[in-house]
This record gives sequence, C-alpha cells and structure tokens, in this order.
Amino acid sequence: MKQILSKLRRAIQDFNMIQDGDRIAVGLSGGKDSTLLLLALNQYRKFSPQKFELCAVTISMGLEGYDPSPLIELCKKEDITYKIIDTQIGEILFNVRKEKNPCSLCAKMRRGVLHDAAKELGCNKVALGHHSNDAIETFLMSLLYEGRINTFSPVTYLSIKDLYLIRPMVYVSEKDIIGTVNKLNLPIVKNPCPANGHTQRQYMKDLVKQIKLDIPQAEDNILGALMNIEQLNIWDKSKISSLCNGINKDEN
Ligand SMILES: Nc1ncnc2c1ncn2[C@@H]1O[C@H](COP(=O)(O)OP(=O)(O)OP(=O)(O)O)[C@@H](O)[C@H]1O
Repeated sequence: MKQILSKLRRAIQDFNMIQDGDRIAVGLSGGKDSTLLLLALNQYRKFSPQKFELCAVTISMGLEGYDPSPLIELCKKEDITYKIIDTQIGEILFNVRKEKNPCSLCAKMRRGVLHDAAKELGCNKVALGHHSNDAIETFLMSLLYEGRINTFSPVTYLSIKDLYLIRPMVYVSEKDIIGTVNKLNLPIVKNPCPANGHTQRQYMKDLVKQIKLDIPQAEDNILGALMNIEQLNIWDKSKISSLCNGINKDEN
C-alpha cells in the first residue's frame, strides 16, 4: 500500500488534482481498481496538505448476480458515505436494444448517471480508478481503431456539469494494484456483464502482453511518450510545407 500511496500522491501533486475544500465522489464499480482507489484516497486524506471530503457512488447496471453488499460493508468500516444508484442500463442494452457492441454506449450511460449522482451529493470532483495500463490500452485503441493520437487525461473538466474528473492512479500499474488487493484481501465484487473480457480493451491487453515478450520496456516507453509533449513528432502540414521556404528551419 505504501508504494501505491506514494504513486497516488505523486500523480495528485504533478497534476494538481485536489484543492482545499473539495468534495470528491469515488466511482466505485466494485472492481479492484476503484476499490483500491477508495481505500488509498481515504488514507491519503489523513496526511494530505489539502483538506477534502470523500464519498463513494456505485451505479448498479441492474444485471442479475451483482451483489454490492461487500462494498456497503467496506464503506461502513472506512466511515465513508456511500450511495448505490439502481439503473436498468443492463436491461436496456442487452434485452431491449440487443446491442452487439454495448461497451461504449454502456460507458456513456453509466458516466451520465455517475456525474449526476456526484452533483446530487454536493461533490465537485469524481475520482476514477483508471491506472497506467488503462492509459496505454486507451492510447493504442485510439490509434488502431480510430486513427487518433489520444488517451484520457489525468484531469478533465466537464463544463456542462461543472464537474472535474480526476484519475489519481495514473502512475500505478495494474500489476501493483492486483498485488496490493490480494495482499490486503480486499472484497472485490464480480462484474456479471456478459461483454466482460470480450472487448477491444482485452484485445489490447493481450497485444501488449505479446509485445512485451520481445520488448520488455514497451509499456514504460509508451507511458514516457505520453508525458513527452516536446517530442510529439507528427506530420504538421503547414509547418513542414513552409520548411523549404526557409521558415521554421531551426525547429526541425
Ligand atoms: N458501475 C460503476 N459505478 C461507479 N463507478 C464506476 C462504475 N463502473 C466504472 N466506474 C468507474 O469508472 C472507472 C473506469 O471504469 P472501468 O469500466 O474501466 O472499470 P472496471 O474495470 O469495471 O472496474 P475497476 O476499475 O473498479 O476495477 C472505474 O475505475 C470506476 O472508478
């Protein structure tokens, strides 16, 4: 946990994620990432230079077999205000619309409910459990499926809702999360989603695993590239076409 807290603190400070008086809702899916995030943020609160409040919100998708009772116990033990929002998102996607690729619509609907719930709880920020491997996979998905150089940001401001999204685990790897969750024996709630494990993200995970067999430092290099905006060497038409006219010569 010490190592997780140190990386969490570094990300919070590097990206100036938390201010005095913040009220932060942790999006608690019950998976390993957000469960550890909740515990880590609650511990960080005790030595953080900024004083902030914490609560947790779970969006229940209405899927059979989802049992959030271990999360209720956990929040009680940690003395964290906890709210479960019941929805019919699962029913709408799988039984009414019979979506073949439900993941992006599901995420959109879930996010909308989560943001509204956070506002209703009087929060100005939502903390999400995305970690460094998520950032790498999202980057590769954008590149390979959408032709964009992009990944999520450690901090996003949603002007329509006047709400900040923060991702304090961006420096933490999935491997470290799994290790810590197992060591602390944290209660993880099984996700009964039928699409779970058959997604583009899973394909990216497998791909990175494969690449790492030949290039062990590949993940570190991709993460390094995300932070290195000066080295963003992409084809800038206007800049390159002016090069032979003697303009911008020194910069290239
Ligand atoms: N049903 C939900 N209720 C509340 N927050 C959620 C829910 N699903 C996802 N989130 C938030 O969004 C983040 C990213 O979602 P994603 O679907 O990648 O998470 P997950 O893999 O299902 O679960 P976890 O990240 O907790 O292991 C989660 O870490 C969590 O903070």
